[in-house]
Amino acid sequence: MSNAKIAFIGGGNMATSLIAGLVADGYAAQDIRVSEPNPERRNALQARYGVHAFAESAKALAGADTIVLCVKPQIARQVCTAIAAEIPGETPLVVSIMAGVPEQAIQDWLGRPLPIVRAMPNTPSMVQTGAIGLHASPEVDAEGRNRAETILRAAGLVRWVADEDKIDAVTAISGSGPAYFFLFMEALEEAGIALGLDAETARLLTIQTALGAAKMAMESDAPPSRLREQVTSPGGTTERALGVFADADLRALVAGATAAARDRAKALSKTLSEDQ
Ligand SMILES: NC(=O)C1=CN([C@@H]2O[C@H](COP(=O)(O)OP(=O)(O)OC[C@H]3O[C@@H](n4cnc5c(N)ncnc54)[C@H](OP(=O)(O)O)[C@@H]3O)[C@@H](O)[C@H]2O)C=CC1
Ligand SMILES: O=C(O)[C@@H]1CCC=N1
Repeated sequence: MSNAKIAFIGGGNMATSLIAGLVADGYAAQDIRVSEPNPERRNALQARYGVHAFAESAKALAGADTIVLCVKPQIARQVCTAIAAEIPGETPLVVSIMAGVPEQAIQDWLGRPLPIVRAMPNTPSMVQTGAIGLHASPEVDAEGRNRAETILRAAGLVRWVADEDKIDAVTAISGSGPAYFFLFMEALEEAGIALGLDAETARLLTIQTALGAAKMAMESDAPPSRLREQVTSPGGTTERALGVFADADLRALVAGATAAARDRAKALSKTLSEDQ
């Protein structure tokens, strides 16, 4: 595996997920450094994964050829301007997982047009089953794309988008997407209890059904519509339930909800790049 020296700026939930995946994939822990102000998180990262964690960003950045920005978007400008002078080499690759922070803003704050890969992961990255959208700024070469892919693939499935604004669509579908499925699971579980199942049975049947449906959709050549039809006997129970969803125009609801998420992502990007 590549021996790129990676510096993570921010060692919170998402960074920990990426580091866990990289180390599990055999990436050398000594090639991973983390800058993280919280001493408990630093100790946990060192003890659990064998990576080096520092309070000072300069120590994490020393010798790094790949920098992964994993702090909250609200402090993106402050952190980028603070580390700008500490970034080593001429053109290290910068990977940003910060939601809604445009590539141009990161380049401006870092003070030079560094190659930037913008990533939109989701929380299942914490169990290495993430869905991650990536976009590369024009400065990123093929080797940089490979390097970014190696890091993000450790957290799950990776898809590139050609235009940066499509990251807002990725945010609406897979970034926020786990919350949609969790909401549906909550509703199904509650419905199971209302129909007389005990809470634990309703919970386990719901989760296993979600997992089974996702596994079938992933492993089958048939589209979800065909898999849905296989469950739906003419005149049977599923048909009745799907009829209720159709009457409520579930598809229009999903289209409206995801458009609202996409619009919010766009607005947040504007705010984050202009107002800080
Ligand atoms: N959660 C999600 O679904 C998704 C999140 N993201 C993005 O991932 C990024 C990280 O999110 P997440 O891991 O959940 O957040 P966390 O709050 O868990 O992690 C951020 C970490 O950065 C630390 N930190 C604060 N200031 C600095 C600094 N100056 N230098 C280095 N580290 C610092 C924080 O420490 P302290 O807490 O002490 O301040 C914290 O440990 C965000 O930008 C978010 O937009 C992207 C896609 C999906
Ligand atoms: O809700 C949010 O704004 C972030 C972006 C994607 C997931 N969580």
